[in-house]
Amino acid sequence: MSNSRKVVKLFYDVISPYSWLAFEVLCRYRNVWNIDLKFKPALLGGVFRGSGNQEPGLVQNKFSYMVTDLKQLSEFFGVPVNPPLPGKKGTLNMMRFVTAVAEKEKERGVLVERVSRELWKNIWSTHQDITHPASLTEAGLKAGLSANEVEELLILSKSQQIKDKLKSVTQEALDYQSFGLPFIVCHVNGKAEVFFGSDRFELMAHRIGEKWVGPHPVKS
Ligand SMILES: N[C@@H](CCC(=O)N[C@@H](CS)C(=O)NCC(=O)O)C(=O)O
Repeated sequence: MSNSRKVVKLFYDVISPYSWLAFEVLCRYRNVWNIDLKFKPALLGGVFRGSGNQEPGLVQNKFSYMVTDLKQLSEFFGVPVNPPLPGKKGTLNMMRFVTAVAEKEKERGVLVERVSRELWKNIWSTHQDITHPASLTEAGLKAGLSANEVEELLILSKSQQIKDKLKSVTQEALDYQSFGLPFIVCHVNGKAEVFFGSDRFELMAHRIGEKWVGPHPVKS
């Protein structure tokens, strides 16, 4: 059974609200579609640098559109994204922490899902000071890790192994010619097909031979 499941890789950064939407949708569809969902924590800044792209918020009209767009999408997707955007704050430490969680639990992906969600909530729902180191600890605890586990993961997140891993996952997205996030890679008949954004699920479903029924699927 697991061999026939199509591998779907989600490249994301918790600074990206559109990635949060894609993440929640894929988590909902994971048990509806015949897919093997792989979380790929990456660095949006690295994707922009490596592809020569720029932050979308730099264009004033685009920024204003995104604020309205995200409010509408929040309601439509049932994900509590609460703009405005959080200003210029890097997520390097956060994404290293998420990478450490992902590396520690390897294939399971249970904790990386919970930790990522808590970080998105911190940034995009409750607007916490994400530069404060305590915000990582708090997210880890809320995700169900013990204080010792969080401490261990914070140390691991500063290791060369994790710094290199985050770089290599970001590079993997760039190798697929990513220019932004969320970026989804599906393997269809042995060939990788890529989709940018949380608004490409209809097309993606069509390509992988599954049915898109909107952002709130109910398992029959
Ligand atoms: N239309 C896409 C937009 C996704 C998006 O704007 N992602 C941002 C990061 S939050 C990005 O990487 N933008 C790069 C670009 O638009 O070139 C969606 O609805 O998900």
